[in-house]
Amino acid sequence: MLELHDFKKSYDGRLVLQVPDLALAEGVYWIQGPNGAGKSSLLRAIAGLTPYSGRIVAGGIDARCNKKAYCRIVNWAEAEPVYPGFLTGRDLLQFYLDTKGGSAPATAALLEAFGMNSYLEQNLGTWSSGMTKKLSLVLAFVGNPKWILLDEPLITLDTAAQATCLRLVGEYAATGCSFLLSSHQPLDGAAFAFETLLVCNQTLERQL
Ligand SMILES: Nc1ncnc2c1ncn2[C@@H]1O[C@H](COP(=O)(O)OP(=O)(O)OP(=O)(O)O)[C@@H](O)[C@H]1O
Repeated sequence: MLELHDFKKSYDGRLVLQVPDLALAEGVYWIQGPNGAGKSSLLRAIAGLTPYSGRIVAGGIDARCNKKAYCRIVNWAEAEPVYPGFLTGRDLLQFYLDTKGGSAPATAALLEAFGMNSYLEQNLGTWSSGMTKKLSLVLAFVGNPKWILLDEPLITLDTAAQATCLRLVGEYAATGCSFLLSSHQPLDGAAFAFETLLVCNQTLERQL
């Protein structure tokens, strides 16, 4: 379960999004809304990366009270990832494995799925935007997450990688992992059931 209680996200006193009360059961959720509606801000808040008011609880763990445990079960990939160019992909992956845990075979399968082994040892400063995006997705799947937040997961990916991403979401969802996806692109080819959440008038609504 992912719960938001009296959630508000503001910048410089300007309210962007509020969610009075929301409880999301295990599943896949597609957050939709126009540019600037607050989707990324919401995901960043749930990921614990930006301040907010109210309470967020995932898997019974309060995001503020037990941040370390919370961050072990909530993973996140941003829309346009930027990483230190002097690190290799392997360096960053190892850091995530050290902090998030996770099995070597599962990680190897993710790298294989996105076809990343040939350039993992290169400095990230030399990677294309699509290569970097694939790494951000691999990092979001690393460990033992209960919730994976993917902000615009399909942008900059080639069609094969888009299909891989959607396949992985379906496979992980089938094992009990839940997802919040924000995407302006249709989830064409998705072989998993999902519920739509709509950001409208500065609130998040279930679309019935
Ligand atoms: N760091 C920030 N400082 C001030 N305002 C911000 C900041 N980040 C986002 N905003 C504002 O918050 C609002 C929501 O932005 P956000 O990026 O969350 O929208 P979004 O729904 O993800 O948009 P898009 O679909 O274009 O990616 C926008 O008005 C934006 O200008």
